[in-house]
Amino acid sequence: MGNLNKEIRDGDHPDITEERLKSTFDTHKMAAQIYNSQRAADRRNEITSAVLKIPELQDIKPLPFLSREEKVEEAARKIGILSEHLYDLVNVNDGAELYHLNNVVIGGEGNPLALHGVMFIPVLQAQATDEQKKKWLYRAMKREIIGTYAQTEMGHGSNLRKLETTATYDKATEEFVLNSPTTTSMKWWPGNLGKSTNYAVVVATLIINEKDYGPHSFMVQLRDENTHKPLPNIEVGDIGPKMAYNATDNGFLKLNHLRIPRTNMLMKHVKVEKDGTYIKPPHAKMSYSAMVHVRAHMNNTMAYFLASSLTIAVRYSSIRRQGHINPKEPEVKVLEYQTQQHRLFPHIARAYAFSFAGAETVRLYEKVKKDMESGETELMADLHALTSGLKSVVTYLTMQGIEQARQSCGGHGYSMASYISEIYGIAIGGCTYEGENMVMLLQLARYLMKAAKAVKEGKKVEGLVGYLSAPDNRHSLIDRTPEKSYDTYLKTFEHIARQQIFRAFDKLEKMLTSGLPHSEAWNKCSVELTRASRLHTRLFIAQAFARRVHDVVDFHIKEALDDLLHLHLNYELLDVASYALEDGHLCGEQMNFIRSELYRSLGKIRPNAVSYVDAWELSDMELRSVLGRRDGHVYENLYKWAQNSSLNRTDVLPVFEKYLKPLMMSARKNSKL
Ligand SMILES: CCCCCCCC/C=C\CCCCCCCCCCCCC/C=C/C(=O)SCCNC(=O)CCNC(=O)[C@H](O)C(C)(C)COP(=O)(O)OP(=O)(O)OC[C@H]1O[C@@H](n2cnc3c(N)ncnc32)[C@H](O)[C@@H]1OP(=O)(O)O
Ligand SMILES: Cc1cc2nc3c(=O)[nH]c(=O)nc-3n(C[C@H](O)[C@H](O)[C@H](O)COP(=O)(O)OP(=O)(O)OC[C@H]3O[C@@H](n4cnc5c(N)ncnc54)[C@H](O)[C@@H]3O)c2cc1C
Repeated sequence: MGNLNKEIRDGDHPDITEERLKSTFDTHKMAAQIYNSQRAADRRNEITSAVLKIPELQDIKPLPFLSREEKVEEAARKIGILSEHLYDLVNVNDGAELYHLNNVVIGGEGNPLALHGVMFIPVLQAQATDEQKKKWLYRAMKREIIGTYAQTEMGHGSNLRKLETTATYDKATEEFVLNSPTTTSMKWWPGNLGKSTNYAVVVATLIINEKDYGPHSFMVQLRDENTHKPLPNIEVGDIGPKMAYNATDNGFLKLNHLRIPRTNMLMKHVKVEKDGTYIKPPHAKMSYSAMVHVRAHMNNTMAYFLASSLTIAVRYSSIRRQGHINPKEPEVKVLEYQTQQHRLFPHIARAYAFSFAGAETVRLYEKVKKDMESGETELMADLHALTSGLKSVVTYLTMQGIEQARQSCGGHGYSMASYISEIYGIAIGGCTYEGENMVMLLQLARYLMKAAKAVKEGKKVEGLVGYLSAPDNRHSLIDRTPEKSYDTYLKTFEHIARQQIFRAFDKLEKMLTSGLPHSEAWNKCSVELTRASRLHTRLFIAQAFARRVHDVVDFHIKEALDDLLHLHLNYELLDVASYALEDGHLCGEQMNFIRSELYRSLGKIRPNAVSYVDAWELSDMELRSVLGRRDGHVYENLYKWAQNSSLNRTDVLPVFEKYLKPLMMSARKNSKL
């Protein structure tokens, strides 16, 4: 039958092998749950193996030792080589395969084609007419041109209605004049805009006959296709180093009365006729499709970042021995400490939960995308509400989990050898990009308030907010139901979300009734509103996790996922329990029950801890972490890793003669005086 944990190899550190031998489930079958099919899990491993056979695709040295220029060059070099091998390595129509290839070969720090793949192509697919697709999309797909999505400006990112870049229609010449009138109107942040791309979809405020029609998308050629020099009336460059993600050239762009043909406006859903007549799209926010595309996929990206950090932390915790639990026995693996388990295991459960919630979100996204092609827009509001809440909650919880993973590695976690700080830096960008988290929570809150209003008016609401109309128990029955029946847990989460949604609603109504203008009342309720959005979203995540466990057929996988779900529900409930204690839905005794279930869960997860993270099947090449090595041989490799430091090229640095020696000499002289 072979080992259930597929990572076991001869010569591995015995402490990590000991962990893997305890696995109660087949890690490759678990990978099929994480990546949504056995075929997808197989393909990931096949792609990794194929990449390992191509020497030019390996990192020239560990990425933390490269300068920013070297990182940019290295990513571009690899993209060039990948281009030659692409069709042998992946199915280019499969986004998951491309994403995996990117993670293995290049990693999360970015590459010249990142925004090209993540936003430029999707925006053309969704918003370009057939004619425009012929002109740009097919060239983009063949990588004859490289593009990005340039929306955010120095002065405005969140409030799209106030973008200062204008696209003014000139009927006489049938052109749009694109202009950045102020410093703050410069595009600022778009990925790969600085140096890599030669085209961009620029989002600008459309003006026809002096009337403002709001943000619209325009295709702009930025650079000459041969020389790559910026075209006339265009200033473009890199915005400088960031917290992380420094292989990417996030850029600025200033357009000086640049003229583009009328047909460069993306016109699948919205039109400007030759005479300047404006034809509205079927839904006002159809032009926001590229943002929704990324938000819908962010759960999986965040799950991946979180799982990467946890793989590093859990593997390391299984070989790191320090301190004693029983003084008569040898030092223990730090994974034995309950505090270490409590620090890491709930985040493992979250990574799984985000991945399952992500799969459901992508399914809904695909449906809405298909509907939109035929002008059907009914589900757009649901998708926008769901993705707004999830991107905010998932990025925030991912940030917490990665930082816990870092701290759980002690001092070595702080070294770039762990690579966790880079993963953290990349992941936390997600709290900001694609809509600042608070802003997006408030978007979801609008949807929730509408639903609450409908319920108050006696109407029945359905779908994602259906629970607002469903019967509610005054008291939770959480400690009075059979084991592995999670309905009472989910009912308690529903109760908490419902209470908070109506609390925010009542507060808002009261203020409105007192005569406060809507926007002021909204602002004064916004903390309560964001709380409602978070609780609603956390309920959705818990439900998605429970739905997945319910659907699993394989007994051992179901058992293992059930253990994680149990931990998840108890941990998350404790985290938000104050809401249920306030109105007596939960009592002190039930809190003790939840706590003891949580501690019991930690013990149950412990033997499988390494297998839960191994099941993500993240290769050493993609983890880029000395601490997270599959074989567990950390210490000798930490020493080897440090040899890459350029400071170690000589025994004595020039700074010694220049500064340190004079400093010490003069100190010595003075002390003799
Ligand atoms: C050689 C080949 C090699 C191949 C291999 C390599 C290939 C590489 C490929 C892939 C690699 C992948 C690597 C991935 C690595 C991942 C790591 C890093 C990735 C980094 C990527 C970062 C990219 C970031 C991009 C951006 O940030 S783009 C800019 C995003 N900006 C925003 O999100 C702005 C936020 N603001 C808004 O969205 C809006 O302003 C708003 C807040 C929604 C308000 O909009 P406004 O128009 O003002 O709305 P209102 O008029 O107030 O109306 C509100 C109303 O509208 C409804 N609404 C709003 N939006 C929508 C919507 N989208 N859909 C439906 N409805 C919407 C809203 O509900 C309200 O409705 P009601 O009035 O009914 O309540
Ligand atoms: C790594 C990275 C990559 C990016 N890539 C791209 C890209 O490729 N293309 C692109 O166009 N852009 C990109 N961006 C820009 C990004 O989309 C914006 O920075 C983001 O949408 C936030 O907007 P802002 O910077 O204007 O924040 P601000 O809105 O200025 O946020 C500042 C504070 O104000 C608060 N705030 C703002 N409005 C409200 C409100 N209505 N109610 C309550 N609070 C509010 C926020 O919550 C926040 O606390 C990227 C950003 C990053 C960090």
